[in-house]
Amino acid sequence: MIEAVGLTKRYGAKTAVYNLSFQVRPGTVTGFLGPNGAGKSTTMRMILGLDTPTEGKVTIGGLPFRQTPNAPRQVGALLDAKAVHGGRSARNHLLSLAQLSGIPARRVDEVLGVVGLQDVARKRSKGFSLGMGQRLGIAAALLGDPQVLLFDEPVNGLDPEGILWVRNLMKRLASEGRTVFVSSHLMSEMALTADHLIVIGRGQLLADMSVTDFISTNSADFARVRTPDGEPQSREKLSAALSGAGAQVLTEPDGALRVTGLPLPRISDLAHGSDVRLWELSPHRASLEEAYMRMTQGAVDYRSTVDQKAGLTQQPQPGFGAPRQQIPEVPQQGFYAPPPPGSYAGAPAAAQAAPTAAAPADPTKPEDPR
Ligand SMILES: Nc1ncnc2c1ncn2[C@@H]1O[C@H](COP(=O)(O)OP(=O)(O)OP(=O)(O)O)[C@@H](O)[C@H]1O
Repeated sequence: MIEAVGLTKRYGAKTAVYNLSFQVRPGTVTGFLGPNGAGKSTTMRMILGLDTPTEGKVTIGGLPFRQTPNAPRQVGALLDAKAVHGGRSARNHLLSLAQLSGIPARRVDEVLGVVGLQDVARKRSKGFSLGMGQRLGIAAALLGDPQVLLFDEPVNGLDPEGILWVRNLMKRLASEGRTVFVSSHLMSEMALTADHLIVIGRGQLLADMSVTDFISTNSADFARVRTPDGEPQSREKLSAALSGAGAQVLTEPDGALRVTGLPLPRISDLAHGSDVRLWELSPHRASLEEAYMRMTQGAVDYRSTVDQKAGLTQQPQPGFGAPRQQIPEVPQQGFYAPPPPGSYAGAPAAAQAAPTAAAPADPTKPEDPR
């Protein structure tokens, strides 16, 4: 089990993760969801001992990663599939990782088979597509046959067949009793892959619940109602009647009304009573992606100035939404200059060498120099 308690990480004045507490249990796939910049990679790096928490702690099986005996055989990770020596063949890359951790060479051929790279095993990885690189990173994570697996955005760059393969692999690994923690920014993908969800935004916990609970809490039913085009007065009249009867009414970009809170027959009766003809009256269910966007809407770092879902945005449900906790301001202590990319003196040797930690860290995100 992975357990984080009050986990906080600051980079100078930037708080990347704040007071995060959660558990990732064995035997299930736990999805780690959050928009870009939410703090997923930072959290994963702290779990793997590649970044040091500013406050709080995170353990795997009760111990911090750096104190885990024989870590490469206990914990496997895919952080950045591009962190591979491109001049080496896939097989040699895995062989060197295996040798560093005392893993027999035959295991290399086994994992190459598992990820479907056996035919290109002797080809240099710099010629690999993004998807092949992801498969190689997954192979590295599986090398030590670990009980705990972390995957940071594993479906990046994969085609639909590859996505299905990753989904089934995650499920299989969990069904074998392993702890599987997989990050993504795609709710739709996680809804199909994960049993449990941990959602963060701006480094803070937004939700920690089973996928089933997430679906039942967030998939509100609604009706789409369309009055004849070119009769805006009919639409206004109906909208007023529906609101008067207690419905929530929003106008969609195509002019249809999105009605929540009333059953379809009642909407039909109200239209009839208002003498309004209908061109459409259809039942719908809000997508999980929309529920997720609603939940994280206040916690998105980078957003287009044209909000295409603006017309559909509803108030977040109680208990969800943007982080309520106020992150304390951290005064800038002098000039903060990160070290040059690639300098990771602080990373533990075990983690750097670990076949399972396929990518020690993203060189574009230097470690806290303090
Ligand atoms: N080494 C670092 N120095 C300074 N800021 C950092 C560093 N690493 C991460 N950050 C910042 O911390 C925040 C969280 O980043 P992180 O990469 O953990 O998010 P993420 O959820 O993994 O995002 P993405 O999905 O885009 O990869 C971001 O604002 C990022 O710019």
